[in-house]
Amino acid sequence: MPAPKNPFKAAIRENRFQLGLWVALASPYAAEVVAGSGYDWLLIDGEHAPNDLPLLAAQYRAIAGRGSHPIVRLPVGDTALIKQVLDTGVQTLLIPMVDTVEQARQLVRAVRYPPHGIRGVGAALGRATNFGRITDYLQNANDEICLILQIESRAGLAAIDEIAALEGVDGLFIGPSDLAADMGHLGNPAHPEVRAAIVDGFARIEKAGKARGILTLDPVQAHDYRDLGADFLAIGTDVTLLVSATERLRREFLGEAEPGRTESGY
Ligand SMILES: O=C(O)C(=O)C[C@H](O)[C@@H](O)CO
Repeated sequence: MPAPKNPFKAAIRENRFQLGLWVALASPYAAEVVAGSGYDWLLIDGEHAPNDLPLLAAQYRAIAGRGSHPIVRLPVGDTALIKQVLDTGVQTLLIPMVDTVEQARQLVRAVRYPPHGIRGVGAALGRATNFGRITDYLQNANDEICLILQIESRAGLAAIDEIAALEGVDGLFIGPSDLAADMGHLGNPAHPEVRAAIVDGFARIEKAGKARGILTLDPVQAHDYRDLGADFLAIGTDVTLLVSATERLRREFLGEAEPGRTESGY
């Protein structure tokens, strides 16, 4: 049996919308709780949550096979880290802060075995091959890897056509928070200039025939992004849901008014 089919990669290739949620509690137990909530994909955040490789792998195992496709975001697009995480069985990666086509080209090489890339061969040891029991994993591993790159700066937007055109890049995710910061609107991803940049970015990604991804914590913005053509859209995070639900429960029991919380620009 070769490398398992990647359902998320198939779905975005077939233009089937995928609804997702951010998982940042850095807990395999919490990840397993969320895995039953019916999302098409769950993003295990190795960039902004206190996750190391073993913890990322444990959350991946907690989610895999329970209906949601686990996607891992690494803290950085590091070739060695990519090698390690793919050996754990992860098949879909989100890589942050991609600003140039050279960076993107190197990331494509990092997720592929030779001759098409430089991924080190440790298949005999890794969970990806069921510890060597899947003897023909190498034959189709490249085909089932889904590589999503984050465009979240003015430099990334300037290079988006070249990056999106690269064979081996399956989708581009626009990071509104970091893009807003780079555009001079720190904490305000809803700024009209940021939205205009997202609209333009989505159009260029679509023109290249690749999938468009984004995240928002704002329900109105979520529908706006979907209307703008988001192919894979995250509409919340486990952390912010836990904060809001626990605070709301206490207020409601005590009959306290909803505070006038200014929307976080995250
Ligand atoms: O820039 C962004 O927005 C993202 O990449 C998503 C954030 O990193 C995520 O942590 C939510 O704030």
